[in-house]
Amino acid sequence: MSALPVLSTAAPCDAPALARLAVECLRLELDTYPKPGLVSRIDSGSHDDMDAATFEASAAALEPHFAELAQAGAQGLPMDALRRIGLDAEAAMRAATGGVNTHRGAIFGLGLLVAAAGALAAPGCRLAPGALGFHVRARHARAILGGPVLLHAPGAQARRRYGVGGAPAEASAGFPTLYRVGLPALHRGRRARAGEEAARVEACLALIAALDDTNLLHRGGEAGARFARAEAAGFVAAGGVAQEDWHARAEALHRAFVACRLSPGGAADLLAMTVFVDRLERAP
Ligand SMILES: CC(C)(COP(=O)(O)OP(=O)(O)OC[C@H]1O[C@@H](n2cnc3c(N)ncnc32)[C@H](O[C@H]2O[C@H](COP(=O)(O)OP(=O)(O)OP(=O)(O)O)[C@@H](O)[C@H]2O)[C@@H]1O)[C@@H](O)C(=O)NCCC(=O)NCCS
Ligand SMILES: Nc1ncnc2[nH]cnc12
Repeated sequence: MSALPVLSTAAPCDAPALARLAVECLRLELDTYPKPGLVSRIDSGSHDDMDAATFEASAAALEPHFAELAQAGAQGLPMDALRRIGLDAEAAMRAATGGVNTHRGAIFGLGLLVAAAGALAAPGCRLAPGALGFHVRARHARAILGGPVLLHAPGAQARRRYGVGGAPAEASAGFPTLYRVGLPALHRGRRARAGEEAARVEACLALIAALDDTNLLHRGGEAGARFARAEAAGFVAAGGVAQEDWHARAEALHRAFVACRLSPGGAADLLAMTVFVDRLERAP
């Protein structure tokens, strides 16, 4: 008699379940506090045009579009088809928020990961470490980099002005910042035994320190982005959430970012994506 395979913790694999997981990850990002300059359930950070309710409305509106992306991934559809679904999702986001850009970066990056999960996930099994990012790079890198550029979008302008790759570069390379920085920081944060929210704070700060975030560049220029990255790196280097007073230190950083109107929206998106990948892949 042949041995049955040992199944690890059940991971979702059908399109509706993957979409629910994606939305749960957006909500967990919103739940996380303190995240410097970013919107949470506690306050609106550096933003006066959106709050937690705006993000809730946006996340809920995205669920059917994530399901469509998972289905498209399962059918092996190309980037053109994913882009059309992504643009519909952006329209749904704007309708739900009265025109505010809450999740455009997450629709793009998390959307690509949801499509990859639709293609790869199998009942009851976690994926191999790195599988989702590898799939996005292998299947879509060329189309992502060759895709249309929205000339007047603040992110696109920041990418041109400061010569950084932004969201398309991160996705086409298979999410290196997520895998090399976000996931290890989430696992390190868990080892500090301060709870799951603290682990997400550790991941968020590590991502801010590492990412060329076009939102920081757009709002704060090179000096603002440099300040944000150095402050976040200082928090991590000092021990992150393993420090006894980590919460007070992270709150002080939050206030400093708000005073300069800095908002690392790209790192916030990557935090949600990190949690998504952590749920679906085995730890390395
Ligand atoms: C491919 C696009 C998504 C590229 O868009 P864009 O040309 O704008 O380029 P980027 O800035 O590089 O990326 C867009 C958003 O991605 C987030 N982001 C920023 N840096 C990075 C990074 N290094 N890596 C990954 N992701 C990154 C970020 O999104 C978050 O911030 C937004 C909120 O910011 P906020 O400051 O409040 O608001 P703004 O409206 O920008 O202005 P102000 O209020 O300050 O005045 C929010 O979206 C967060 O999610 C970047 O903004 C796109 O062009 C595209 O093609 N989309 C089509 C859909 C598609 O192809 N989908 C594929 C399948 S799903
Ligand atoms: N919580 C948040 N605050 C501000 N911008 C964001 N973009 C994605 N999540 C965000």
